[in-house]
Amino acid sequence: MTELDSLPDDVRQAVAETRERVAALHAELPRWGLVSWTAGNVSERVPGADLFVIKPSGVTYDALAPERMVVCRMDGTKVEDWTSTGLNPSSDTAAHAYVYRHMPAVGGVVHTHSTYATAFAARGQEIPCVLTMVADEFGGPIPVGPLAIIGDDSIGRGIVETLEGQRSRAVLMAQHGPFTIGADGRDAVKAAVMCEEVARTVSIAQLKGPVAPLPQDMIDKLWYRYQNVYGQHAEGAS
Ligand SMILES: O=C(CO)[C@@H](O)[C@H](O)COP(=O)(O)O
Repeated sequence: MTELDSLPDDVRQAVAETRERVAALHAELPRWGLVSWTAGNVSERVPGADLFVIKPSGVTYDALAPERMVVCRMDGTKVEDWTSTGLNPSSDTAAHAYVYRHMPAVGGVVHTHSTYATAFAARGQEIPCVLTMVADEFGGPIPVGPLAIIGDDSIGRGIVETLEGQRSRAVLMAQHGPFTIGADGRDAVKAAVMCEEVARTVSIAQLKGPVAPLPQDMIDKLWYRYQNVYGQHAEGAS
């Protein structure tokens, strides 16, 4: 009997379903060109439990599977179970756990080293809101977070201090790379994809010099439309 086995049936079912989703979401990072080798990671809260599921550290993306996803408590410690025995959770687990403890509305966290967004992070330069797509997805510029070393709560604290109360779901941690948050893992992955997309476009645009930001009233209108009107809203229409 492992620790995970001792949990109620509904929690074990929720853990199994979250593992399936998180394993599938990891495939999106190489698919969209956001990571190289074993860089980056995705996590998602387990609905109805003070647990989250995260990638095992240093495992290549082609070797990731639901049963290899690591289950953690909100303090970042691993829940022992027979499927992920011997697999340590991501080296960013403390950061993900800190975000979950301090931002209750966040259901998913993603970290990548995607090239263009990481270049902005290297320079400590925010991605300015010069495109309608930046206004739609991030509601303003994508901010830079503090330089923080991996291994304790520093990165997580920097993410929360930068994003709390902000529209942006992405932060460029200085000289490290982007972290994104979302209502769930898929939402956080989308934010990572769109963060890299706008970073690339803005980088190219800025080759010819600075680009003027959109007027704030337009940013506000674009953000509202995209968050509340855009797309399909009928049940199951997505
Ligand atoms: O940024 C770093 C290392 O600096 C890490 O986030 C790696 O990018 C992925 O680490 P694991 O999730 O495989 O431990």
